[in-house]
Amino acid sequence: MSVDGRLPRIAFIGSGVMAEAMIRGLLRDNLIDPQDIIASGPRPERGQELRSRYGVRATVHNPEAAAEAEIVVLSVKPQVIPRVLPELRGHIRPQALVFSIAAGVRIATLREGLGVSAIIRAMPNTPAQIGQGVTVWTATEEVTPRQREQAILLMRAMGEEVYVDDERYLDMATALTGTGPAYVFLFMEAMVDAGVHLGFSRRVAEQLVYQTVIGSALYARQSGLHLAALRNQVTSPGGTTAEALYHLEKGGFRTVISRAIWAAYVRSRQLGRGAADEVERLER
Ligand SMILES: NC(=O)C1=CN([C@@H]2O[C@H](COP(=O)(O)OP(=O)(O)OC[C@H]3O[C@@H](n4cnc5c(N)ncnc54)[C@H](OP(=O)(O)O)[C@@H]3O)[C@@H](O)[C@H]2O)C=CC1
Ligand SMILES: O=C(O)[C@@H]1CCC=N1
Repeated sequence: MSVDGRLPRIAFIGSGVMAEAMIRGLLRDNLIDPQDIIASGPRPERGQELRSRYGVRATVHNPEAAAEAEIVVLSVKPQVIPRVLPELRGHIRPQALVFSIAAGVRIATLREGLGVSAIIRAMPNTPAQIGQGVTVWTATEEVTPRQREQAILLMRAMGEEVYVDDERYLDMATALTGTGPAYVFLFMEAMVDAGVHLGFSRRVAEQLVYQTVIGSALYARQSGLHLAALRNQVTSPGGTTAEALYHLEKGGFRTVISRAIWAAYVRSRQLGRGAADEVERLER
């Protein structure tokens, strides 16, 4: 942190959805001067968009952006990582922190490809857009206490942060929380459609479903009760809930969710292996 408790210069390598969520959070929490944020990406028009929206600096030259920063955020797609690493190698400052949010991409791959060792691998999620996300993260031994504090500030600007001491949890988090909002949105969409099927207007169905989901999540967290106990509270003998739950279970609801999350976990590991193999191939 700088002397006034704000963050040092940050470069975003890849300036898409997640980079923008972080930028918005950092500026909302007044953690950094916009001119200390450098957004890098291949399309100048995207840079211009971020420049005019947030007052940040923008470039199409990844190495230039990285060379100026104390924190280098890797926010490109995992498939792009193998191309970006050789470009950045030698341009990251020796005392800088690398903060990667790329799904699946392992710390060993980043260490090998960049030749640096102060690395945080993190998995945020899109509710970060409104500061309501959750980020699971781990750090290499070389990350200093000061860099950890800086990273925590960066992550808290997106919502909650949960530290894990083993990188294996990052692929699990990718499946559960990184990807999680998509499951919830699909579930909500299905509920809204069902509401329309029943006869509600879409607008009213959306209002009812949003508040049901928000209220249920807040109640579950605040009550501290087991989810099964909460479900039982809703389920009157011979009533409507029992009828609906019977059909959900018969349709394999839990198994489908479990299989989907397991498949996302396997995919995260595949992406990691793919990136590692590609980095090795490019180095040969
Ligand atoms: N979306 C999500 O819910 C989450 C995503 N992640 C991870 O975050 C990372 C970014 O995802 P997200 O923001 O959704 O993706 P986006 O596609 O929105 O952002 C990626 C950005 O990288 C840019 N880019 C492409 N090639 C390069 C390059 N060679 N150098 C610099 N920038 C480049 C793209 O530019 P252009 O558009 O011009 O191609 C794009 O703006 C991914 O690794 C993903 O796994 C992590 C948690 C949640
Ligand atoms: O779909 C993906 O690969 C990214 C990672 C987590 C959420 N979105």
